[in-house]
Amino acid sequence: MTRSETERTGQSGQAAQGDDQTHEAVRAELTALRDSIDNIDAAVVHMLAERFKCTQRVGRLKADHALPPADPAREARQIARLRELAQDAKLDPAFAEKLLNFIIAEVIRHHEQIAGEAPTRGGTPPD
Ligand SMILES: O=C(O)C(=O)C[C@]1(C(=O)O)C=C[C@@H](O)C=C1
Repeated sequence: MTRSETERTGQSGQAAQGDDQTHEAVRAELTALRDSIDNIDAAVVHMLAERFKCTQRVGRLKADHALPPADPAREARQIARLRELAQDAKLDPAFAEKLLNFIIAEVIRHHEQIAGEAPTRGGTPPD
């Protein structure tokens, strides 16, 4: 540390070196945590993609058999189950409910879109 640096920071060379090491350790921990966050985000995207593959098939099935896009009773059961899982996992149940509702709203939008398309072979023909 130069004399002017010592004057500017008010620290001795030893203290400044200690700070450098702290900063390095903090940076390393931040990087490690961000690596894990990136892995988790990737897993979430893959899991959501799989879920939407299933719900697209459900949407096709419902449209082909003239079933309504939404099933509020099923949703109520899913929300109750997810809230319990969230509580056990120490995740805010209100957040879990909001997230599920957000996903389901998108699924219902897809179902409605599919219902507006032509039926697949073997489905219920239009009137
Ligand atoms: O289980 C169904 O019937 C679905 O259409 C799937 C799903 C979901 O995304 O979980 C979506 C809409 C319904 O209201 C309920 C559940």
